[in-house]
Order: sequence, then structure tokens, then C-alpha cells
Amino acid sequence: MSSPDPATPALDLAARYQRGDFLFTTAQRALLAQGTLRTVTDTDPRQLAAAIPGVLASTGAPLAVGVLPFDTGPDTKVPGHLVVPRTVHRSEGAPLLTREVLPAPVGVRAVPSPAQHMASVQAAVHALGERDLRKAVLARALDLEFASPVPAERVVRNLAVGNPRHFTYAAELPGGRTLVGATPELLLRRTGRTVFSSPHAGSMPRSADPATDRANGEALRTSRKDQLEHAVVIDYLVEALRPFCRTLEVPAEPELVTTPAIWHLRTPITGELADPDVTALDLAAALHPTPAICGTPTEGARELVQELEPFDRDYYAGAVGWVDAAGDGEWAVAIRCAEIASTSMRLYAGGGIVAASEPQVELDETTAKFRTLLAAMGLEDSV
Ligand SMILES: C=C(O[C@@H]1C=C(C(=O)O)C=C[C@H]1O)C(=O)O
Repeated sequence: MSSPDPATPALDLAARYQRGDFLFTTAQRALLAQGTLRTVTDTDPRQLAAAIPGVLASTGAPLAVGVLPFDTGPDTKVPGHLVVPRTVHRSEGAPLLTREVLPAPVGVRAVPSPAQHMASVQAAVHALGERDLRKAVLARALDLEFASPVPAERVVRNLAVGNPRHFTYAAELPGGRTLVGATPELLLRRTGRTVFSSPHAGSMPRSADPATDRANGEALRTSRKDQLEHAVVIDYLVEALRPFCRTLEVPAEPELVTTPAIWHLRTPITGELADPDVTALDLAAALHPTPAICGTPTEGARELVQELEPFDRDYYAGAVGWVDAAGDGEWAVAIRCAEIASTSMRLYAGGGIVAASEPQVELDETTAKFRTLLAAMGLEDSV
């Protein structure tokens, strides 16, 4: 059933990924899950988490994989979607793949238009003051249309090649769609009693020019606006983790980190679980949605996001990962991603809005965040 396969380099498992499988990989460590013994869905992530140990015990399967949607509020219609796979391959190793060429789109459409996104940022800044919110995360989408079905396998492999330090993922969604992405952000990892979270919040675009690139990083490190955007995420996570943890280690200052497309502020948080029966999925259900992808306070921010964004996020800005029979697991924040449906593909990118946010800067930040997917498509410079 489970084949621990330490000799297989992680990106070999990415090479074996076929649409319909679940993949969760960095260059060092990969999980490829194939086939379906059982599908478990629930719009309440806490109930979903509570159901999984029993399902794993009754099937004898080692783990479950899947996605939580962005909206896990009481009125949501989008379910958390977990699969107990037939076969699980895990591996450790080094990158082996090379980039592959993908077909060019026949149509590209921004939803909303860039001008409308900037107007929404302005409206969000106004609403924060009116409604006493500290932060709301606004996203926009890019719809790509192709002449033939999108080769999800090749998109995923290119994401894995281009983002070896991050989590490249692919998961089936209800309705035959596929979520693919490469995220730097780990909502949490549970290993025995140890819980680890690495929230990212505060962003600046990378630049091909080394001097501009360094200047962008320095500007991020010293930006009061980004420190605030980051602090609300850390405050939220500490408060959300504290009831579960005997100890919590939280560095006083965020660190500056990069993806190939973006500079970020990140704070690694480590805790020791008080109750070892709390699983990785229980914790994901309790922590999601953090202010990194929703805002704060959560309810008010979610309402504002739903008012201002002209689409449902579905699984964008949800969580993607796995939980095993011992309760260990990893759940990453499902950003830098796209939903593939046959010949079309919807890319998403968002950014935190606080009182000091400027529409053009926020638009540019989302443009830079699209680069993770666009680079994997070979479209970095043409869209
Ligand atoms: C919402 C996204 O990213 C999130 C928002 C960030 C920000 O506002 O600075 C940073 C990292 C992510 O938590 C996205 O990539 O779509």
C-alpha cells in the first residue's frame, strides 16, 4: 500500500505525476498519492478533520491527502475535499528534471481588469477604516484559454523545477478540476508533538537587476506598512496556536526570504503540542484562514473580500496537504496557484491591504505573484 522509496529522487516522483494524482513535493522530499480508496468531503473542516482518523483506521490506509477551500465560514458551499489514496510513494533526493515547453494560450483575460483591481484596493482601504478592520487580502485572477487541454503534468513539473525550495502541489478538485501551484508558505507541519508554522506576509517583487533586487529586499525589511501586515498574522497565529501548545517559540523579528518571484517577510514559529491526539488536519482546520490570505478580524475581512472580488476563490488561498494515521502531516497555504479545467486555466494572486496600501503598488505585487505560474508556463514576459 505504502512504498517508502528513499532511493527515488523527489523530482522523479514529480516526473511520475499524472493528472488525477496528488503531489506534494520540494526538491528534497516528495509525496505522490495515486488512486482513490475513499473520498471524504465536508464544508466544516473541523468535522472533516474529526472524521479522518476513523476512515484511516477502517481502510488501513497510511494517510489522507487533499484540500481545504478558502471559505470555511458557516455559509460556505465549497467542501474540504480529502482522498484516501490506493498507493502512496514517498522519496528524498535531488532535482533531476529539466524544463519542458508548453503551448501558448490563445486568450488571456484579467478578472477584474487591472484598473478595477486598483479601484477595489482603494475601496478596501476606505472600508478598513469604516469597519474597524486591520487588514484584508484582495486577490485578482488571470484566465488563460488554450486550443487544447492544458497539460497539467508539464505545468507541475515546471513548477517543481523552478521552485525547488518550495512546496509544489497538485490536487484533484470536485468537478474534475485540478489545482496546481508552488507555495513558499507552510500553514503548519506536525511531527509528533512538534508543530511548526512559517507564515509569510509582506511582499516585494524580485528584479532581474541585482541592485534593484537588493533595494527591494531592503525596502521590505524596513517598511512599516509591511511590518504591520506581518504582525497581524503572527498575533493571530500565536493566539490560535496557544490553546494547543505547551510551549511556543516566536522570534521577535521576521526574517527576509525569497522565492524566485518575490521577497517576503517570514516568521518561523515552533510549538510543543499539549495533546498528542490533535492531528495536523485538526490544527489546519483551527488555523485557517490566517490573516496572511484573509485579513483580520477574520469574519469582517472575509465579508469584505467577498464583496470586492468578482469571483469565488474556491480552493485558492485554502490549504493543501496530507495527514497520516499517527496525526502527523503538512498543510501548505494554497497560493501561487491555478485551477485547471480542460482547456482553461485560472491563475490567482492576492496581497494584504492595510490603511497605508497604495493601489498601484498592490497591483504590481499581484503581477509579480502571477510570475510563479507564468514562469512555469513559459509566459513570464509575454502576459
Ligand atoms: C495572497 C497571496 O499571498 C499571501 C500574501 C502576502 C502579502 O500580502 O504580502 C504574502 C504571502 C502570502 O501569505 C498570494 O500569493 O496570492
